[in-house]
Amino acid sequence: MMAVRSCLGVKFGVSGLLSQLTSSTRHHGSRPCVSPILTPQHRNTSSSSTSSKVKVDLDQNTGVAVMHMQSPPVNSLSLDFITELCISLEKLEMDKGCRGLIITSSQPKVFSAGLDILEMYGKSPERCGEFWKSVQELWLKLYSSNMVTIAAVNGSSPAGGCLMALTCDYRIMADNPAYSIGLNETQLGIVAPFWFKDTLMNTIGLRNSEMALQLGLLYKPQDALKVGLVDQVVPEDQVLPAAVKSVNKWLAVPEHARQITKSMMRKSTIDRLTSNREADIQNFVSFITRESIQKSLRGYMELLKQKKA
Ligand SMILES: CCCCC/C=C\C/C=C\C=C\CC(=O)SCCNC(=O)CCNC(=O)[C@H](O)C(C)(C)COP(=O)(O)OP(=O)(O)OC[C@H]1O[C@@H](n2cnc3c(N)ncnc32)[C@H](O)[C@@H]1OP(=O)(O)O
Repeated sequence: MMAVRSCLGVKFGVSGLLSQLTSSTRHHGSRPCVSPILTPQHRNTSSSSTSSKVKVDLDQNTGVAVMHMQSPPVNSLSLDFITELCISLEKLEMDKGCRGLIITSSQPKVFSAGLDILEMYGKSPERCGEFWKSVQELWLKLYSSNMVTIAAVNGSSPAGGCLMALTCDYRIMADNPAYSIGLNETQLGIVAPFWFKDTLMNTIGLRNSEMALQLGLLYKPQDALKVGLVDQVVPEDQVLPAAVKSVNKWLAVPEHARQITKSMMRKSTIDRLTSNREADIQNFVSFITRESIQKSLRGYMELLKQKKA
């Protein structure tokens, strides 16, 4: 996408604005607009692509893709899964026919369990570094996406799962009190890095973030709604239809204006990570490989197992 500064440097007079507006009815940013008049060959055009952990259904009529996360049992973000997500996102971002993306889960009761704890436990520093680089990559791809992104949160979404939802433009969560969402890292004895914190703060503000992060709060859907962590709570079977409705509302806005605005709102947060990626990886590796942190992770995994027994 064109850099924000150069975009903002363009001065729109009335005629400039008008031409921007008329061109927006033809083109949405660099993507062609989908004609509202459907010709026979345009009807019911959809494509589906599936890798082992990610299924994408793209409706070429509407330009909306639904990305189903299907990494059993709980969509925990392993290096392999993250790599597949990044590849799918890259393809959609390049696809001029795709303007909106809904992310949801195919796993029952869970949107995503966050980062795969097994990727952070008992692994070499090199492997931890590779893993963290992929986490950064996923965040960057999602947070800077030109597409309208909607998280259809149809299950629990702790830590990295919550972060994924937070990168989207809009979050809709299933109204089921058995589900929760939040950045609960401190509960595992680990620390959410600055860009997790920034993403949360950009969404729910400083005071709410202070409490949410220090206490490692996991919010029930109605509480998440109150604090602004999610934007809408709907009956479980309405999550996807509500996401489709929302994405269409967002897509009705002239695309280049929306994209520039999104970029302007997120640029400083994105720049902060892009200019510190290597240091952030080193920080993560030295933090996560500490004996005390490894011990906390081991204890947490045991707790998860005990919960089942
Ligand atoms: C100052 C310097 C700072 C530098 C920065 C440093 C560090 C930052 C580091 C890390 C940041 C990490 C962010 C994260 O995302 S950590 C992951 C946090 N995730 C969780 O806490 C979620 C844990 N899981 C759950 O709460 C439940 O599983 C869940 C509610 C998601 C689902 O419950 P359900 O009852 O349906 O399923 P379970 O029986 O609990 O789980 C099934 C199965 O899956 C395993 N599992 C669950 N979550 C994870 C996970 N995140 N990773 C790996 N494996 C997971 C669980 O153990 C069960 O396994 P099994 O018993 O069937 O073998």
